[in-house]
Amino acid sequence: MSGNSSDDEIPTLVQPGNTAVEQDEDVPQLVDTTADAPPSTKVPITIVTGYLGAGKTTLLNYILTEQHGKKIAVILNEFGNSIDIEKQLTISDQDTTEAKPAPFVPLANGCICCSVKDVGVAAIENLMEHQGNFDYILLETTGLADPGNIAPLFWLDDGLGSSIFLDGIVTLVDAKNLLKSLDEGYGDEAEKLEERKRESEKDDHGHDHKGPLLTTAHLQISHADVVLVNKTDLVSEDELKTVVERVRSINGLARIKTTNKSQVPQLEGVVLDLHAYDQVTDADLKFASKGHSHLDPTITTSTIAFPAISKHQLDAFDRFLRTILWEDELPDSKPHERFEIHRLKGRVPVVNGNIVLVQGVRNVYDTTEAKRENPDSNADAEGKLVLIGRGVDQPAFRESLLEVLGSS
Ligand SMILES: Nc1nc2c(ncn2[C@@H]2O[C@H](COP(=O)(O)OP(=O)(O)OP(=O)(O)O)[C@@H](O)[C@H]2O)c(=O)[nH]1
Ligand SMILES: [Zn+2]
Repeated sequence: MSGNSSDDEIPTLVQPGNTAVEQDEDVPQLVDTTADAPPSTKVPITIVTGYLGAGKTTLLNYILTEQHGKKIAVILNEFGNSIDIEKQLTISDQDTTEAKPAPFVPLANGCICCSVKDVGVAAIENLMEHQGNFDYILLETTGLADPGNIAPLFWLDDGLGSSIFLDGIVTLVDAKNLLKSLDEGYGDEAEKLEERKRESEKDDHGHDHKGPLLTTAHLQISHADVVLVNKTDLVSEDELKTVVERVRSINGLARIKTTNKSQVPQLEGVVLDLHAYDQVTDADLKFASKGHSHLDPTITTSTIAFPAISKHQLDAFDRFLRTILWEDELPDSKPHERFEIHRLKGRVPVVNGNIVLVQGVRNVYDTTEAKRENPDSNADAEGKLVLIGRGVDQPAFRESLLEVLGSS
């Protein structure tokens, strides 16, 4: 599915908990009628997120009017956050008939547009089934949506015979308001977050976990594969630079573009066809590892570099991933500050073997193996894990990983 990758990807582990099944790339593939449809028939979905008025709809309109030769289905999610879902529930108490999506609106260039209340894969597949073939799906979430909750829906079902695969998350931010949103939250979010924090502290074990504010703006940036810093016309060059640096300090993996009226001259590879969940390129990680800043007090990107691992360390490496992602702990209870991982990418060469590619969103992760171009050059082969989240910049991560690998 990755057209521009030189790596020959051999899937080994589809989901956490599954046993790894390695495919032999030399054996011609048997056609298994129960297996997934070939990747080429899967429709990519791009999630477009960003706060109210950041320019999401402007971007979708721009994409729809550009000459991309694609038949695009645009889906607007009306109720993507818990506050709205609560409202929705109280309404449906009186009206028990199932909420139906608004009909598709056909657009001049063969594209279609519709709005949904439920962003589940089944709901969207159902919609698509009734609307014929589309090459691409763009899903605009509500301004308060947390992409970390939406992404795994599409990403995981990809491996389960779904006709949709998650291509990437594009987050729009308003250059004029972003810094305020990060420091104070959207609207009255700061107040709500503080209140929630006070409540959760009550039932804690006497620890004080009062940290800097984690806003929706942080969540939308930390999960992004691309950040469009929009409304550049409303800020000075210096202000824009500050905003871009702040975004970069939060998410060292994302590609950042500045836009006016959400105009992205080159859509391919910037907004569309990112393959952000089925590739981990060396370039991605190299970029994230180029030093990092602490411009944002809440979320940072951190890179753990370590030597290539041996085949018998693979299980230990997986245990490390499981522990940090599923338990929010470091293996062997190494002392550490509390952390929370939003996004993870890794490339880990195996001595005399393949290269393990790791992708993670919150507590969901996936490892695949790709062939190494030069498996004999073990001397300078380095493993890299890039983490985005809260408290990920602790030396304890690397120490713990080396300890786990060493004891295997
Ligand atoms: N000055 C300026 N205005 C912009 C720019 N991009 C979009 N706008 C305007 O900002 C307003 C909001 O844009 P939308 O595209 O509707 O934003 P949205 O993110 O879809 O908003 P919601 O759907 O309400 O969450 C519109 O009036 C746009 O015309 C820009 O680059 N500069
Ligand atoms: Zn909109």
